[in-house]
Amino acid sequence: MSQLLRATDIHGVYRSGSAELHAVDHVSLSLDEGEVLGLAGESGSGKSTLGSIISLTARPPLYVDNGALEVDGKELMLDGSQRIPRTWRGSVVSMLPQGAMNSISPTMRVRDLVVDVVKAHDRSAKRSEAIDRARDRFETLGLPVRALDAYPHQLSGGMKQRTVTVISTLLNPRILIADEPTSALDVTSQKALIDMLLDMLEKKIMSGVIFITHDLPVLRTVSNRLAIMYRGKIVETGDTPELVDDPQHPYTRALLGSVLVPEPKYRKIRIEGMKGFEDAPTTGRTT
Ligand SMILES: Nc1ncnc2c1ncn2[C@@H]1O[C@H](COP(=O)(O)OP(=O)(O)OP(=O)(O)O)[C@@H](O)[C@H]1O
Repeated sequence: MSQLLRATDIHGVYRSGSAELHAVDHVSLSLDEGEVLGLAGESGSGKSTLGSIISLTARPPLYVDNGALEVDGKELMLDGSQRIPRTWRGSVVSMLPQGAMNSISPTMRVRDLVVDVVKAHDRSAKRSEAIDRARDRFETLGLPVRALDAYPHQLSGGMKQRTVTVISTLLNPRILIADEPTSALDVTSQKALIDMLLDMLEKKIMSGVIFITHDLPVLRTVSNRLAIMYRGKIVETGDTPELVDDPQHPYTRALLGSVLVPEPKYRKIRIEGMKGFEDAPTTGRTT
């Protein structure tokens, strides 16, 4: 696999008056073409801050003191010495922020949000073109096109999250950074979102994903590689199965050890398949 992203020596500090918090402390990471990199660590370890720096959405009080990104061989310094080209945000790197599905305006239909997102990157884009692009994308991914006419409250939580994910990738970014995209979802919706992300990667809607979560079982399913963050630093990276089976850093061991597993007597219990409607015995009850 060829390298898609190289982030080097990123240092991000929250500053307020004389107080400073070094939330991302000289971190480097890479992402290969077609890869899902899981970024894990406990709450407050700096995952979202790193995600916002790499997606070029860092705002005061967060300041990037140092760091560089290289995407497709093009380098961008993040320390303020270089202006961020308009084309990078959203079309090279796109961020799906934590809680995005709850921050959509309740009075906007999904299609109006689509138009806003496309126009924010291309003011000359026509409304009809933006909606057509979204309609094509929904069809390609097997999502119901009627969701475009809905208001956010008319969509289920899972559908809302899939919708914001599709909207945040309408510009075909090279890299998607998804911050806790599955945290507020039930397991069925989590699976649907993960399947959709993998389908999007296969269809090359984006070329790589950084998947941020503290949910290790989810990362085990979705990521090829893991990077473990602790107090602003990446303490260990590795291929997901190897890292999960044989963690080297004490913090990784502690993090993996903190995942709740069922007690031995429940571990082997499997729910038996339910009979289909046709073969189910009739109860004689009518509903
Ligand atoms: N706007 C802010 N101002 C000051 N400090 C902040 C701000 N946002 C985050 N921090 C601090 O930066 C550190 C890293 O936070 P960050 O949100 O990046 O961690 P995280 O690993 O993503 O955690 P979570 O999973 O809870 O979102 C924490 O100590 C947090 O309190």
